Amino acid sequence: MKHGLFVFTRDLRVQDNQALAAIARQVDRLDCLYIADPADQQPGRYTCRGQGIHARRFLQQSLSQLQQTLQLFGQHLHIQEEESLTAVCRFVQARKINLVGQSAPFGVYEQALTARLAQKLAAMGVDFQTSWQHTLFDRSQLPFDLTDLPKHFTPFRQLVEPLFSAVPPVERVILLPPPGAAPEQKMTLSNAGQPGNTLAFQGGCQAGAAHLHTYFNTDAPLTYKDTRNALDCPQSSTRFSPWLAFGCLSVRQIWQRLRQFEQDKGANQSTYWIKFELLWREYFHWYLQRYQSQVFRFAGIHSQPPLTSFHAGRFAKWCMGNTPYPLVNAVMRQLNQTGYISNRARQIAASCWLNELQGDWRYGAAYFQQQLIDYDVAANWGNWQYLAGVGADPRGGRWFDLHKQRRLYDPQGQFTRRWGGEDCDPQLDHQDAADWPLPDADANQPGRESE
Ligand SMILES: Cc1cc2nc3c(=O)[nH]c(=O)nc-3n(C[C@H](O)[C@H](O)[C@H](O)COP(=O)(O)OP(=O)(O)OC[C@H]3O[C@@H](n4cnc5c(N)ncnc54)[C@H](O)[C@@H]3O)c2cc1C
Repeated sequence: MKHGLFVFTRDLRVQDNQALAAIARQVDRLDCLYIADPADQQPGRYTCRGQGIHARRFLQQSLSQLQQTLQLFGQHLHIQEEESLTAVCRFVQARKINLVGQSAPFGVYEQALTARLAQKLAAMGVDFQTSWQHTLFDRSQLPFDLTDLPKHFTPFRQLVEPLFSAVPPVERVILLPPPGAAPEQKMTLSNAGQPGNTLAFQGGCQAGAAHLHTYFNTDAPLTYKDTRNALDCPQSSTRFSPWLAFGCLSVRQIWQRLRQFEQDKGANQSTYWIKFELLWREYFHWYLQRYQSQVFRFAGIHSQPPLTSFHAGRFAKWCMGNTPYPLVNAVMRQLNQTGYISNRARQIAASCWLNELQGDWRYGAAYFQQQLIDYDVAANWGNWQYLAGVGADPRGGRWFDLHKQRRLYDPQGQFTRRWGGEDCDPQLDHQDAADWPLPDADANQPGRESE
């Protein structure tokens, strides 16, 4: 009797979960586990907390929908809040597991952790298998070696576009082996806030599938290219990113549904542009695999770091949405309140931090990492590098003229008003007596004698 364990990570779905299907095919009994490692809640090098509240709630909802979905297959989801390696090894030992499987991770830290897990399991005599499934294409399909990944997006796109019809089909899971013992108790995550919350997105594979269905049952995909830059309109872009980030939806499920839409309603520039944007995601995922920890370096993939620095006061103002730039304030307040901002809003806020506020791009990226509901290590750090001029941008960085952006995307000021962006400090930097003592004022302090 072969007893398997599948460890869910950023693949919180059953359908089109090839890593799950691969393990399920090989075992007689299967346990399913999710580990919420407290390390994810710890502050990072540039942040004062780990995963933000929006992403945490989305995760909690995703786990509860995964639990429900697994039950339909006669399965359970065990959830443990513990250091990952210890949790897996204890589970394996306690239940006499022979084979452990999980998705191959795409994050650098997660890859190092998985390598350590592989070593530990090997020492315990337990088989361990991973399957890569975060991208449209498999690595073997790429028409170049990863070390030759084009340095810019356009040549990458031109090389992979001929492969559009070769995107592997979605894997349908119909059966899962029976489970081992049921979880001792139903677990909910700590620090996930109240269940009835004001999230703009509902986490989970069922909610993701419903959104996929709803989006492609409207005509919104036919106008995507014209509407995608809107700052605050739910139908203006696909809004798949939170479900993609947690793996509640696979990118191939979206691709397949989009192709179906094109067959039914016709392809146009807008439906092509959704593919174009999914290729940006694809590019940054392979970019992370190619450049690994360089994606977090100040100089990025280049040799010269930018001429920016860290200004504590400016950073605090930017994070809180209290800069002299009302549009940026509105964006940052929307980010803080909802965890989601549009692509255009991300570019505007990032450009302000980099150019007007002259900030170190890594702090901006880390703040987005903390706040975004759809945080994806490859897309976030890749885009920040791009804008900061230390990544894949052939033009060496981007500056978005804030007046022009406001004229183009918020001409009536509705978005800015909605998020309270006008309510701000008109002055960027302040000096007070602590920084710049005033001799006269000091002289008048009681208890001080003049020389
Ligand atoms: C500074 C900055 C940080 C970002 N951080 C993230 C992040 O952490 N997670 C994330 O998913 N996206 C990130 N993006 C990319 C993009 O802004 C979001 O994917 C998009 O706004 C999500 O909304 P949507 O699903 O409606 O996108 P749509 O416009 O509908 O696009 C469809 C899908 O294509 C992909 N996509 C679109 N634009 C990009 C892009 N520029 N780079 C990579 N993939 C893209 C996403 O998977 C998205 O869901 C970032 C962009 C910038 C400029």
